[in-house]
Amino acid sequence: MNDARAVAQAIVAAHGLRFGAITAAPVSAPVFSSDDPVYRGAKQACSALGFIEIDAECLAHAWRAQTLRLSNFDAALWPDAPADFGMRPFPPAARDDAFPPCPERLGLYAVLPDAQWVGRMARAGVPTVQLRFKSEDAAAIEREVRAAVEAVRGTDALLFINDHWQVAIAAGAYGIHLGQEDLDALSPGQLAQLRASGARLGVSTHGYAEMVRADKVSPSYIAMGAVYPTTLKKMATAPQGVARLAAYARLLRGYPQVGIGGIDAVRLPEVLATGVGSVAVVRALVAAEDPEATARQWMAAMDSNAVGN
Ligand SMILES: Cc1ncc(COP(=O)(O)OP(=O)(O)O)c(N)n1
Ligand SMILES: Cc1nc(C(=O)O)sc1CCOP(=O)(O)O
Ligand SMILES: [Mg+2]
Repeated sequence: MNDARAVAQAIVAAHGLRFGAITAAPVSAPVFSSDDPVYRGAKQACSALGFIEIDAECLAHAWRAQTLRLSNFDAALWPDAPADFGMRPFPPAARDDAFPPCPERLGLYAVLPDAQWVGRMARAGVPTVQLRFKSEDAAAIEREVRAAVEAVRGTDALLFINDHWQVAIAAGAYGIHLGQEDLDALSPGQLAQLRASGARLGVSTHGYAEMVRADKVSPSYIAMGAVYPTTLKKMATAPQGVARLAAYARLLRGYPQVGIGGIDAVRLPEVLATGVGSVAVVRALVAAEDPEATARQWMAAMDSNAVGN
């Protein structure tokens, strides 16, 4: 295929309905890093389909790699082979530098503001809990992390600590959750320290470029958000929606996957239909009238809605 315009039109025709946001002209004209017609056409198409610049660039290279690998441009085949995105061979857990594994399906994942909430949801039977304690006070952080580790003792809950990885390691938490900025802030020595600790690592992503970045550290799971709008925090990227989430889940099969952001009971089935093995929520539990009963309902719904059941 030598005509970038024809490539762009074919991709938009094949995937426009699914990804929705078709803009006749993207907000800003794409910048091209190669003259290859499949790359250029794909970048144009992905920009028109609403992907942000870094994700359109990433996808355009993947379209080109797929076309070279198959010796054929097929507009129907949305790229989903890790190698086409420059990722190392899957499954990631088999790599020498992989973080320790965690369950493929982390199930209902409660992201909670303090140790008391962590204990409450762990005792309600929630399989995966996270302490997301936002504070600059080192003593308060240490107290809360240690209290959260104590709070899950005697339950089956797997406890991840958000952000405060050094305290989490010292306190013996099951795992740590880091965002992209948190990862960027780690020196190579600190990343090695994190790896050597034996703690599991979960990483946040918000699109293709961040997934490729997350894969470089071979984490234990990858979280993908925000699926829907959330009022919990200000997001730098627009909500992804379930069509993209499903495409991300196909690319990242081989990783335990978590969907997060604006998920409520009505949206839960369509999120699970994407194939993600876990759904992380804050407000759906913390703002519920009866959080324990809500957790039970969600766990039952997840058991009956899981893909593969
Ligand atoms: C399961 C899960 N997914 C995503 C996040 C967000 O982490 P991050 O991007 O580091 O943002 P903050 O939570 O630190 O504001 C998360 N905590 N958990
Ligand atoms: C903490 C967090 N991280 C997100 C991401 O996309 O990385 S979305 C999010 C908030 C999730 O809260 P709620 O379930 O109340 O919308
Ligand atoms: Mg963080």
